[in-house]
Amino acid sequence: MPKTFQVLILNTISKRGLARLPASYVVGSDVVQPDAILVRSANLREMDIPASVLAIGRAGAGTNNIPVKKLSERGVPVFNAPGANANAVKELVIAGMLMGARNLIPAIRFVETLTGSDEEMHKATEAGKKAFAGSELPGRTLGVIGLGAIGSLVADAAIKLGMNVIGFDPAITVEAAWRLPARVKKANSVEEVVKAADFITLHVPLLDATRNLINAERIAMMQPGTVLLNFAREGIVDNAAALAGLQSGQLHAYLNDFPANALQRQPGVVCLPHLGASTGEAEENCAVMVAEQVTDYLENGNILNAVNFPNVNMPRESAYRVAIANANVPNMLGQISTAMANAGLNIHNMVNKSRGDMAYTLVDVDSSVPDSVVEELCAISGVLAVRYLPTA
Ligand SMILES: NC(=O)C1=CN([C@@H]2O[C@H](COP(=O)(O)OP(=O)(O)OC[C@H]3O[C@@H](n4cnc5c(N)ncnc54)[C@H](O)[C@@H]3O)[C@@H](O)[C@H]2O)C=CC1
Ligand SMILES: O=C(O)CCC(=O)C(=O)O
Repeated sequence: MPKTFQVLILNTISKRGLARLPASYVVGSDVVQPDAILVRSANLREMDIPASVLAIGRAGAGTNNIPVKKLSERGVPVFNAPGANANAVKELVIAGMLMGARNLIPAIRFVETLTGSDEEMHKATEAGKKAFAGSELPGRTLGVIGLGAIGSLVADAAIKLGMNVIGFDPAITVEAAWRLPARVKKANSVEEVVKAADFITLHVPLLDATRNLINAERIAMMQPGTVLLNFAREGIVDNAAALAGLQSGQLHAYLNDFPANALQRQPGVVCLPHLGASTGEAEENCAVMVAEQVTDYLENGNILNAVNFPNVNMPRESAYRVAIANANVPNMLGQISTAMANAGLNIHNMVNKSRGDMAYTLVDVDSSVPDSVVEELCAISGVLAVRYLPTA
């Protein structure tokens, strides 16, 4: 009989992604005892996450809306969709650079004020347009802070538009480094980037270390007339400092995805309604990716793209599988295999991986696992969660 898991859906998750969940699952926004939650930007930090929850799927990149540390303590993986919306954000950043360089938003606002006959409007257009004359991108320098999935695509697109690019990322992954064009100049600090660039774009997660990454001190180091783009997260730019920078002329424009009271109707500010990932393609990519990852976890215990667990995949060769999340401390494997051996269980296959403080073990055995063994495993000090996943 196919298994039934219950999946709580928060936010609008693409139908194509939801269709990847097996038909036997109960899926909806009113599920009360969910085995998994699929979410986009809803704030799970303010929610009592039910004890029934085994996995969270974030249909997107950032997980700052999810209490990852607390969930790790419960042995619950938080999956995301790395790179699945990167192209959508990249395109919006390019649009943002063009909006900033060509003064498109103030120009549109100006046109909206025009009244009178067509002839009067034409006259006012020709008289007024000089206020919105802009500059072109080739030969200008783009500074990219954070060269992950999005930052590396933005850097590549900017090079193709004829720009110079300088980037900073102290923890760039090997895959992202491979994606970077050789022409991207590697900076050794945020300061080196902000001093060199005409346009600065941010593609880092919101962390304690990145809060107010762009502050008054760094804005003062910028070239006068810099265009600042924040399509990463609210909080990475100090809004008050950005407004002061616009007033002093250090900043020419501040384009971002995060409306706030202080930014409303401020000259030089363009706020979009968190649109970075809002394309049909990105929504579908993200939803498909997390739905597949969460399903494989619920059914087989395999882990791909959890932000708090190692990737672990073991093809199923036995019908009897136990999945154990545990603290990454000595002698866990010894205790796990002893509990199984004492119950006469023969281990067919086993994989154990760790990431930081978290370790995860999949054990396939040759015969059915009694409840007493699962209870014994749960009682081992340092074990956070145990799941028995038989297919028979
Ligand atoms: N506006 C929107 O709708 C969207 C916003 N985002 C935001 O963009 C962020 C980045 O997304 P991805 O590129 O997909 O993530 P990613 O994980 O692929 O890349 C982030 C990069 O930032 C780097 N980084 C971390 N701290 C840094 C620091 N202090 N200085 C410089 N680099 C640092 C990391 O090493 C990593 O390479 C997400 O965390 C999310 O907050 C992502 C998607 C859509
Ligand atoms: O789901 C969304 O629209 C938000 C996307 C986002 O901010 C992210 O993926 O980090």
